[in-house]
Amino acid sequence: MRFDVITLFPEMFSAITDFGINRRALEKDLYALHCWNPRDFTADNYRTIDDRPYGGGPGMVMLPEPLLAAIEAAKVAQNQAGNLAPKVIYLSPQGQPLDQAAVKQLSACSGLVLLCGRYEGVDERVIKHSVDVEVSIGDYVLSGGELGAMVMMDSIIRQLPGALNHNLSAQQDSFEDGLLDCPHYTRPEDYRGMTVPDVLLSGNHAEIRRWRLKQALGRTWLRRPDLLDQRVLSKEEARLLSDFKSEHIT
Ligand SMILES: c1cc(-c2cnc[nH]2)ccn1
Repeated sequence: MRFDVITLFPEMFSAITDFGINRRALEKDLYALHCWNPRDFTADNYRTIDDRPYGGGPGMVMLPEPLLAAIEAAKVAQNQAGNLAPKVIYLSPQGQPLDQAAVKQLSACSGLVLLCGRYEGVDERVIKHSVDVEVSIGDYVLSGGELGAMVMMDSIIRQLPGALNHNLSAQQDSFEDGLLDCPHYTRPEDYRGMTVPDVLLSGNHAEIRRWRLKQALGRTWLRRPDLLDQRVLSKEEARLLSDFKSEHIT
């Protein structure tokens, strides 16, 4: 996976390249990241990248030319890396909500160009001319698209083969099977009088699997029933959820 990111603040991306799973994946060449600063694509001495909005109003809008030139440079680099049709994604509150299904689809791409806006956003002609899809990470306004891009990149990198020590853990992540995650425990067995569920100490892997699935189903029912609306339950899952509901004391 090659990420080409258009951003005024490339330094921000050390937040994912310098730590943990994403750092190890970068070192293992599971992905590459190249940042392109629109200021490097300006022609004036002040390296101007924004201007006042037509029609008036607060704030500034990012100029089309530096952005389109940066996107073109990124697409050429993608082409040279063998990705002939990289998807261009604009991170914006107007985008379609990012969910695990979209993350899995995007992780199958060989190259992505991520456009990060600042200020009031980018000139609409940039979107019309060069953006394939707008994506939102939530219904709130950020200071720019960079954090949205990093959230998207982090979730995609976890999907890349070899990124996680134990591939199974990616499948067991929350949302991987459309459910919230089950509770997790580690040592000590008794912490301030709070103990670990016996089943997790039993060594009975079949029972442990059933307990974890039941807890994931029950949590999803309690906290995010909307996710269950979209999910067909197996006979086992339906029975486990029914048991959870009958045992749940409101
Ligand atoms: C993605 C991007 C944004 C955003 C970009 N610029 C200001 N907010 C908000 C939510 N998801």
